[in-house]
Amino acid sequence: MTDPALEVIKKKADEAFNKNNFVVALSLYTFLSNNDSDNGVYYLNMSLTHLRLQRWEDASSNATKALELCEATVHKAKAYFRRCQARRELHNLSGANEDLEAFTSFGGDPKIASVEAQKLERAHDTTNELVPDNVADVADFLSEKLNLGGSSLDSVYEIRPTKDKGLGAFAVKPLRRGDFILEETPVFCTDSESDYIGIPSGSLAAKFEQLSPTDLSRCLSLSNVHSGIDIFTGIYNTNAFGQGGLLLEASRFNHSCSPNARYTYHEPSKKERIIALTDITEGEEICVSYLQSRNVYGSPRSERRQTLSSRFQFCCQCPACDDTNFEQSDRRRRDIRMIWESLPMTMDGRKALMAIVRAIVLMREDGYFADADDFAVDAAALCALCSDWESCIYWAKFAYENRAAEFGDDHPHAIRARQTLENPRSRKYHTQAGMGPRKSFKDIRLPQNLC
Ligand SMILES: C[S@@+](CC[C@H](N)C(=O)[O-])C[C@H]1O[C@@H](n2cnc3c(N)ncnc32)[C@H](O)[C@@H]1O
Repeated sequence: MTDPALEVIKKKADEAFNKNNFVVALSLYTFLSNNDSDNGVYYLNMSLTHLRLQRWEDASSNATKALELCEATVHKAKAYFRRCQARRELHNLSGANEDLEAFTSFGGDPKIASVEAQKLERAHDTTNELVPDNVADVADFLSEKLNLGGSSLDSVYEIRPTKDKGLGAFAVKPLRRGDFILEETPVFCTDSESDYIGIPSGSLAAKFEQLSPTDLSRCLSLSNVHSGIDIFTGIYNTNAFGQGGLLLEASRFNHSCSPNARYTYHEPSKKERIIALTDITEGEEICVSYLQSRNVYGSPRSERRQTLSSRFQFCCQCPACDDTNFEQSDRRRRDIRMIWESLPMTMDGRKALMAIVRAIVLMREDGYFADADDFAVDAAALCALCSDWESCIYWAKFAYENRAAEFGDDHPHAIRARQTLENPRSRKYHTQAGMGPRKSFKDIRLPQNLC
């Protein structure tokens, strides 16, 4: 069965062509021919588009391919005519004349044939000067013209091929924890987080249909690891970012279970952000985690691999998944999960705080530099419960500083943490503030190097 996405793409390709946006039209026709290679009409369309772009060699070879695939007389006539024009420009005049004859014999309009015959006559009379052809490979040509996977001049990263993960993002200068790597407006958002995967293909097709031909062609250049489902769903499921929807640049960042960056959606600006979690050296690959926090710091390799392979079809080889490290990493992550799950407010405060310290130390030992703020928020609440305001402020400060670094100072998570820090006694922020027995936890602190 033909993928219904192809129909939408064909409409957008024709729209781009009719608006003289030939580079985008070519990109879309090329995508169509790669995904429906027996359909000669796409080659006819590509041949005409190459003519408009003065790419004579490609115009000629696409017309030849159309002649192989098309059966209808009218398509054959068009293919001969396009190849005739290309051959004329390439100074293959005998070939051009043969094509013109074939055009007529397949029912081509005699008036058009006569105008072309005059052009061929003139071409005989002119010098042998060759009209230069742009011989760049179509993929290179399109990628240069469409700036696919590129980044702006002042960007702190570049997109380029990795050894074994397709394209990836690499730092072009040293970065510090908290540095912004990118902010990007999605090409479209889906309505809620639950649409992340399994969105009905009809409503997804409607989102793609609303895109401009240029945005559509950029979306189609994204990775698609899902065969057997329609193209739009495949692209969406390979690349979509939760609330952030579909993004063109952020989608090029690969995954690590010990990421050196994180992505987060900033609702007020409606932009997806990628922010450095660690210092990053120039040339280092920048990776984010595709898994939700709890599933990355709280799951062993086998669970993470299962999720990653079903959704993204790869087997992670990051430092936490590496064969030599993973058992130790799994022990740490299981412990962290146990601590997280054993953290209700009713638990003995002292024990809970010591467990939180241990969880944060384990996370850092395991090369996981996100989400310590969630533990610190619980720690602050525990201290507030027991009216230890000094300790409460200590943990609230840690939570705020980490949220500001990981999400940006203006992110609602960071703003909330700052308000808590400024008003630790308010029940608006710590609902059980002062309601427990008075205790002191001043002796329970993180090691100096983690603060
Ligand atoms: C959102 S895309 C990332 C960019 C992609 N590499 C590209 O060329 O456009 C997700 C796909 O990248 C590849 N990928 C991401 N992280 C990877 C990793 N750690 N190891 C192997 N492949 C990975 C997988 O094919 C995955 O389905």
